[in-house]
Amino acid sequence: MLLRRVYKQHRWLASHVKFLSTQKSSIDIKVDNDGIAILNLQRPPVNSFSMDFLKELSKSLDFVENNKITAMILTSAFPRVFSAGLDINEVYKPDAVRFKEFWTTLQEVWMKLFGARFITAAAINGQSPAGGCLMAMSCEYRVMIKGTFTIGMNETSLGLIAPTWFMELVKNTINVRDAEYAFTTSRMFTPEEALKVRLIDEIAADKDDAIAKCKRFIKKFDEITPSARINTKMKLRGPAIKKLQNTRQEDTEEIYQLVIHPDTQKVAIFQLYSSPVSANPAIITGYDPMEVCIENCAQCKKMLGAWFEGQLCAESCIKYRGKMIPDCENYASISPFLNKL
Ligand SMILES: CCCCCCCC/C=C\CC(=O)SCCNC(=O)CCNC(=O)[C@H](O)C(C)(C)COP(=O)(O)OP(=O)(O)OC[C@H]1O[C@@H](n2cnc3c(N)ncnc32)[C@H](O)[C@@H]1OP(=O)(O)O
Repeated sequence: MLLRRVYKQHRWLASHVKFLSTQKSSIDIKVDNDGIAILNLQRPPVNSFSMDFLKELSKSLDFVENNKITAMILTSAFPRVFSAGLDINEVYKPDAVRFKEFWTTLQEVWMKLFGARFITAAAINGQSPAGGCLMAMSCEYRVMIKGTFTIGMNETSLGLIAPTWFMELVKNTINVRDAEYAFTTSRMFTPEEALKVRLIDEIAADKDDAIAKCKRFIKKFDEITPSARINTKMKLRGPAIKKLQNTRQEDTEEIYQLVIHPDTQKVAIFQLYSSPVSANPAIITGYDPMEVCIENCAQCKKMLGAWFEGQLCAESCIKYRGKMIPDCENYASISPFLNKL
């Protein structure tokens, strides 16, 4: 009787979700007959967290919670990237009010995901740097597919410091020494290395296998009293959530100050310039030699691909304050950044 009711509810959810997913959403939700919601993140090109995407993620988590779904698996609709973390557009030259709203939304989503009463798992089917790693780490179980993908905390390479609550989470998941080394050196782990330090729990052959392995983990809870599971999870995770709740404003202010620091902005502009130049009118107005220098590095990187050391070029712009601007068609000016492959 109970089982029939649960099955009927999930069939209703499945049709309801199909309706939701026709609304051109960045997250596709499907609930299977076992009552497991699969959230396929599909914000092109790399599932980076913009304010809108975070708000949608927040609504999706509410949907799972409010419909008494027992478990959720987070994965990506893209074949090579799970999530690229924060959307660099939210970080580059941020408006103070918007950035603070953005960060507050991010804190909220994290608390919802980390403190979810339903079971959470991540099927990591591609690259997972920084915020992508944090999203996976906030779940209870992580399966990553094998391949040339990496996962890790690369914030320092961007001139950023990961939020304290992210550091605590990693420190509580892998050992303190590995966490310190990984955070300070921006180390990115292959699936095998990540498994060795327990950053992930299993390696899968492909996305279907990763989802199947997540489901196998979720199935373990058929043998466990739901209230015992939930209360235990809350006892373990509650203190970290409370800590952030009590320090939200300081956390936001600290990150904002960090983000607007000139060094961080220089890295952000370089990251942005992997995208078409015309997409960033703020940069092409006004003449700042350092920005033009980095802009040209990005342009050369686009033209010359793997032959060109874009990061090295950007570092040189910063070091010489834009005094030597590379010209992609002038061999002499770009030769220091060409490699022999
Ligand atoms: C519950 C959620 C909680 C989240 C909490 C977050 C807490 C804060 C923690 C961390 C801070 C951060 O996340 S900082 C952001 C760090 N991210 C990165 O450094 C990733 C940078 N990107 C890459 O390394 C690569 O793009 C990739 C490995 C993700 C994919 O490589 P690939 O070669 O497949 O693709 P491209 O590099 O060519 O990129 C394709 C396309 O995507 C654009 N892109 C990439 N990353 C971002 C980004 N972070 N924001 C916006 N846009 C991004 C890139 O510019 C390309 O665009 P175009 O095709 O238009 O050129």
